[in-house]
Amino acid sequence: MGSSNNCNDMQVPLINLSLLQQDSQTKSHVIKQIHQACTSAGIFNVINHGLSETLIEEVLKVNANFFELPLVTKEGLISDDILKPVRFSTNQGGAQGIFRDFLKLYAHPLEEFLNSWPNNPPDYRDKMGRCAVEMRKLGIQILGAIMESLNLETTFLKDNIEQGMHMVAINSYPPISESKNIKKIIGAPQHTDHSIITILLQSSSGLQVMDRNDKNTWKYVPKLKGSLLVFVGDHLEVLSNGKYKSVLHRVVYESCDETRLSIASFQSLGMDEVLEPAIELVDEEHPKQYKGSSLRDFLKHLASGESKPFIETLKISSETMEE
Ligand SMILES: O=C(O)CCC(=O)C(=O)O
Ligand SMILES: [Fe+2]
Repeated sequence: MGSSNNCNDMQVPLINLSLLQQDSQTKSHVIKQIHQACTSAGIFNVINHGLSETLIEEVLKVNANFFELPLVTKEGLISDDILKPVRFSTNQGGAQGIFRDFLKLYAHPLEEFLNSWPNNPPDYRDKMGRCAVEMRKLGIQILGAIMESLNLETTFLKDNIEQGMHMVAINSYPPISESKNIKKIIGAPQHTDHSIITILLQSSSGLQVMDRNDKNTWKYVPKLKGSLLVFVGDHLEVLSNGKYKSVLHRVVYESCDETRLSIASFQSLGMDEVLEPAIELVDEEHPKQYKGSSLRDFLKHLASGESKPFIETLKISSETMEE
């Protein structure tokens, strides 16, 4: 997956997280890089992120094993209720031409949810549980750096984030052979994530983001071995009062010979906690641009089938501001 004649690769900034532990000058340089990455691309790669190669390999393997299980063993997890803490879905073409299986898991507090996660393969909970814990820890660390990059305290909303929601989505995109003659295969339709940030592990390239610095063209995000991707989500756009914009992305491919897996970790506040633009970032020159909203508001929006992107429903129009 990932090669296409009419879609170039995105230049994705690379952040070395271990430098955040060094002297203050080195640290502030990294914070500037994060600021730059969030304002321009809205996405960056991180290395030295704390997830070991072994854990990454194990978690990809156990998820590959899960998705390879016959449908009857996974069917019980299928649900249209997006508030379900464990939800499996399978799309093999159909009316919308989407090819993707996914498993969505609530992951914090882990003890509360782990028992409802799949236990086939038998080591699923152990491997995926360890991965979720590491991804959450990483998300909290990166959010501290992002707050600093917005000139907020590193601890801004830290307690709320630590007590907030953490969801993990594992996506599996089936191989589609060229002989099937399907021109454009949609794995994930274009969207922005509702989260504050999303951390993504991809087993191979296939993700595309809209490059707003190059005439809004779609670009592939190459897989950089050992690295993880960080996306600006809708709730960071709101929190930053529009300084950072959530990044539009999708998975679209022409053909491929092996299953592609991705694991996305979504960091949010509590289900009913309303997130507003930080008052520190609102002044006469930068009036409040977004209404407050909670994760539940987003989920309700999603369930309603409304085609308008969630973030658009939050924008305070300039006419309203002049009133
Ligand atoms: O599979 C991918 O690379 C992206 C998945 C994604 O965007 C999501 O789960 O929100
Ligand atoms: Fe996404």
